[in-house]
This record gives sequence, C-alpha cells and structure tokens, in this order.
Amino acid sequence: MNLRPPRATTNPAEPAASAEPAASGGGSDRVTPAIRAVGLRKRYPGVDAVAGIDLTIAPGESFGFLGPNGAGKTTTIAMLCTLAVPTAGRIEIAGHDARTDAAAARRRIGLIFQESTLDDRLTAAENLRFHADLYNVPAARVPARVAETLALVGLTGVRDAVVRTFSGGMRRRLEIARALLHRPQILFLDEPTIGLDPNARAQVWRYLRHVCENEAVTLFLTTHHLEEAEQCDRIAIVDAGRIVAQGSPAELKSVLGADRVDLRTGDDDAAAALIGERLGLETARGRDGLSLQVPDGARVLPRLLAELDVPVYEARVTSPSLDDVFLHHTGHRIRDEAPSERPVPLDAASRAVREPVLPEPLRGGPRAELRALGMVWRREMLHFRRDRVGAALSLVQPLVFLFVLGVGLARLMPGANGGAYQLFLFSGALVTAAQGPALATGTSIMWDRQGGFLREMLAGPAARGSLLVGKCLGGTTVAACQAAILLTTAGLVGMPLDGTLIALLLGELVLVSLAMTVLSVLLATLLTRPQTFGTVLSVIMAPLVFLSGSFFPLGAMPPWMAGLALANPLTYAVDVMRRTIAAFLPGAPPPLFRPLSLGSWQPPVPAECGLLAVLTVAGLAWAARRFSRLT
Ligand SMILES: Nc1ncnc2c1ncn2[C@@H]1O[C@H](COP(=O)(O)OP(=O)(O)OP(=O)(O)O)[C@@H](O)[C@H]1O
Repeated sequence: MNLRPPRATTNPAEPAASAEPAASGGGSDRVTPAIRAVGLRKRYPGVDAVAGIDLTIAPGESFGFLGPNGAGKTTTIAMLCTLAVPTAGRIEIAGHDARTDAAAARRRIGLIFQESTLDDRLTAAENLRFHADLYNVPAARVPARVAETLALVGLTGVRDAVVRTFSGGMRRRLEIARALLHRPQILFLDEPTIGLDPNARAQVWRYLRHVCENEAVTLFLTTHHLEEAEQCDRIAIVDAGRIVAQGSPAELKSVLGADRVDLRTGDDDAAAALIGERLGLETARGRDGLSLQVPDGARVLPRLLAELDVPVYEARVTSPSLDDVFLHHTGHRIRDEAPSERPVPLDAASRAVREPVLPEPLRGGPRAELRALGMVWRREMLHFRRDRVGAALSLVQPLVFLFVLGVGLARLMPGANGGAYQLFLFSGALVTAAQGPALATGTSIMWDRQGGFLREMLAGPAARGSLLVGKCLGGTTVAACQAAILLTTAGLVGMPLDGTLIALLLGELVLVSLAMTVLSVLLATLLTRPQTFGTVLSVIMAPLVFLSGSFFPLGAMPPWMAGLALANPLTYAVDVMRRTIAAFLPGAPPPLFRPLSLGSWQPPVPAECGLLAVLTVAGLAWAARRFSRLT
C-alpha cells in the first residue's frame, strides 16, 4: 500500500526559485522538483561513501532510499539537507541551490535524524517551541502549531512531560511533530524506525501515513526495512554509494517478471514429471519440495492443482519481493523482519484535519537571527533554573576558598590580618564562582553534540554565528549570576557595600565570565569527545587559577612564576577586580593589594579590560570559524 499518489504541486505562497523540467516519476507537468541531485559524490578518506547519484523527486512524492548498512544513505541525506558538503555534484531543494542558498533550502525541509536530537531535559512542548524559534515560525501561530502537531502524533497528553521520561517510540513521534512544525515542503527521515520495536514502528508509520494524507509534504526516507520501502511511491535501491535501480515498487518487481510457486506433495518426482508433461513447465527440487517460476501465480495455481494426480499438502505463491529485486541487482540480500501492524488511535484533533495543509514560507533576516539567538540563550537559562543542585554545588568551591582556605592561610600571612586576606581572596573567589558555569557552557556543547540536539540546531536555517553567540551569552549570564550570588557574601569579608563598587564589579564579572565562556566554547569546537574535553579543561584550568594571583600576590612569587602569571589572562581579570575593590577601601589599601606591574609600568584598569576584550573577541572569532565547520 503506497502512502499516496504523487502530487505535482508547488508552494502557491512563494514561487520556487527556478522553473525546471518535469520531475521524473511525478507526472508530465512542468514543476520544480522537490529534490534534484546531479552527479552527487562524497568521498571520505579511503571510501567513496556516495559514488555518483542522480535524483529527481517530484513535489508530494514519497521516495524511499533502500540499502544495507554502509550503502551511503545517511551521507546522501546529510548532503541533501545541506549538512554535509558534497565532494562533487549539485543539489537543489525546491529549486534552491543547497550550496549557495542553504538557508532558503533549510527553511523548506524538516529533518528526522537516525539518532534522537531532542533535548531530553526539556518538555515536549518546549522542544517544539524552541524549534519554532529556530525556524522563525510566526509567533502568533506557534501555540496552535504546537497543539496541532502534538495531536497529530498522539502526544497531547504528555505535552508538559520532560522528554527524558519518553519511550523510544514517543521520542520518534515527537521528532515527527517537531519536523512538521514549521510546515516544511520536504520531510527527510533517516531510518525513522531504527531501534524501535515492531509495535512502535507500526505506530510511527501510522502517523507518517496520516501526515502524507493531510499535509502537502514530500517524503524522502532512508531505510533498510523492505516493508517500509514498499509503502513509498518510488524507491531507489542503493548499494556501495550508487543507485542500482529506481522506480515504483511494482515497476522494480516487474523486472523479475515471475511469481514463484512452492509445492509440497506426496510424491515430488511424479508431480515434477506431470507438471513437465501437462503444462510444459520446469520445476526445481528444494529441501521443502518443488518450486517453479510462472508469470502469474494466482492464475496458474488452480490449473496446476487440477492437473496433478498426486496429493498436494501445501501450495504457496510468492510474488517477487524487494529483497529479490535487491538480490537481482546487487547479488546479495537485505535482511529484514516485518512489524506487526497494531492500530493506534490518533488524537481527535488530528482526525479532524482533512484538507492537505500547504507549506508556508518562513522568513530569514536579522529578526529571525535574533530570535534564534534568543532561543539558544533561553535554553541555557532553562537548564540553569532546572539544575539548582548543580548551581548550588558550583558555589561550594569559591566558598571553601574564602572561608576555609582564607581563614587558614590568613594566619600564615605576615602583616595581614584575617579580614584583609579574605578580602584579598575575594576577587579570585568571584572569578572562581563564574568559572564553573562558564566552563560548563563548553561541556554542554559537547553533550549537545553527543545527545544530538546540536544537530537539530545546526540543521536549522539560523546562521551558526547566531547560535554560537546565543550559547556564549547564555553561559555568560549564568556565570555572572553565580558570581553575583557570591557577591552577597561581600559584607562577610569586609568589602565596603557601596552601590557603585558593586555595579563596577558586576560589569567586570560579565566581561570575565564572557572571556571564560568563550574559552570553553572554543575548546568544545576544537575537541570531539566530552571525556577529552574534561581532561583538557582540568589540565588548563589548574595552572590558570593558581597562576592568576588569586591566592597570593605576584610579588610573593619567584620571578619565573610571576613571569608565567603575567602571561595568564586570568591574572588581569583578578587584578582588575582587586583594584576596583581597593579603590573603595577607606585609607591606603593593604600591601597585599598592590596592583600588578609590567616592569615599572602599571597597566591602567581600562587597558587590562581591553586586553581581556581583545582576547575574547579573538577567541570568539576562532570558535565561530570552527563552529561553522561542524557537521
Ligand atoms: N564521517 C565519515 N568519515 C569517514 N567515513 C564515513 C563517514 N561517514 C560515513 N562514512 C563511511 O561512508 C560509508 C557510507 O556510510 P553511511 O552512513 O552513509 O551509510 P548508510 O547507508 O547510511 O549506513 P547505515 O544504514 O548503517 O546508517 C560507510 O562506509 C561509512 O563507514
């Protein structure tokens, strides 16, 4: 059963970029193909993952890309979705060049990856709302679209449940809802039912069929499940990076031409002889009986049974399967098992949808970029608000510095009474309080990458720079908030509670938090494994903190150590805040507060802030460069 007949439609709201000849398989009208790929190739070191693929898929078609593991399906879909750059070839998505007009192409596609790309710390509705922001779905329509798409996949009842509590099937359905939220013209699904049990697979297919009947969407799906490919209007069989056959399931099977009849009889020798004499057909002997090839098994079988004078215990007619087609073209089989089709009720709201819903144009531009940036920032805030334990724990370290290390070391400091040393430590403790959440921003990029959500963001139409800046601003806000919380202990360490001083320190903390956030984000774009990231971070951060003048003044360090401290940007951050505090102390600041100097020159506070700002901008530019290349 096919999903539905192909439709030749274009988006009436927005004419496609170029007029194209008729799409093969999609009728004879002149319509812009939904997907067009010419000479597509992707070479990885040592392997031609895609070795020259041509595709033309008409609007409204459901197209299956069928092949075994490693055939090149995921690589093809990644290129079609503009996530991977082809080694050669050209791709057009609804008439938009995927290379030169990637954002326009992305606005027209919905994507469901092989692995889940949901944020499992957010609720179902929050995942959808973030997606709406990413794709700049008109704000007024978002509540209705969220409700509609959740109803479509039967998840209305769990809209406010955190995704972590969802089963694999529910996650997949939520991903279908999310991919449809911005009304894409083309829905790409990479192995949509992988890892699901037969019942969950049947559910997903039920919703996909429903989508095809009610939304004007072109489906492109990769699969190695034969019965899933069977439901598509057209199929391309891929093997070793090439399309070996293409057509409707019926067309592909008709190439084999014959049905197979299997017989289990009381006397196979006599039956074989009779079939040869009376029907002129050749039989083959197998372990379980006789088999023969006939053009139309259903018509031949009654005559065959009537002619045989031997008992027939079992007779079976098998039409060629796609597996036979696959075997015919590639010389090997695709293994598969069929799912049990158990009906699953659709939500009432989705049953009410009858008319196909046409895709709507989504707009890009600076406002859309700001919205995407805001979405990333808000997500960081949500995570921060929900992770109260983590937030509280990251304050433990600076509090220990202040009230354990501070009290203990003060007794060893000649000429420093306890209060002066604790106040001396305070600027370092503030930096340490900001440091935890700032560095966690890089860690969250690593986990977003591992958990898949990063792909959801990267596949969207928003510029990567907007996403990166949103992430950095989110991390900075959280880090500065944490340091601001520590600032409430200022009175306990003898800091004057002056409004201007506090405002200045908050401003400096924002700069320092941004600098450290950018450092961690840069590291996250340079490294691929979270474990390596954690190790590198701890190796870098220990010397940075201990050589920053946070715990003892540079004047007390041996020259080689003081030289290293001067090369450490964190030293300037601590010095800036310490000098700011010293400026508000009544009388001359204690000797511990002597500012750092480069030879005989004492850099002014604006110069130290300027240095931090320049390093931050340079780090951000480098991180943006790296981030733009992530796939
Ligand atoms: N990033 C990569 N670097 C190197 N080789 C890769 C990379 N991605 C894919 N390949 C190789 O390209 C070939 C095609 O891989 P691809 O993932 O596209 O196949 P597939 O048909 O989607 O397989 P599966 O069904 O297992 O997902 C494989 O040999 C794979 O090892």
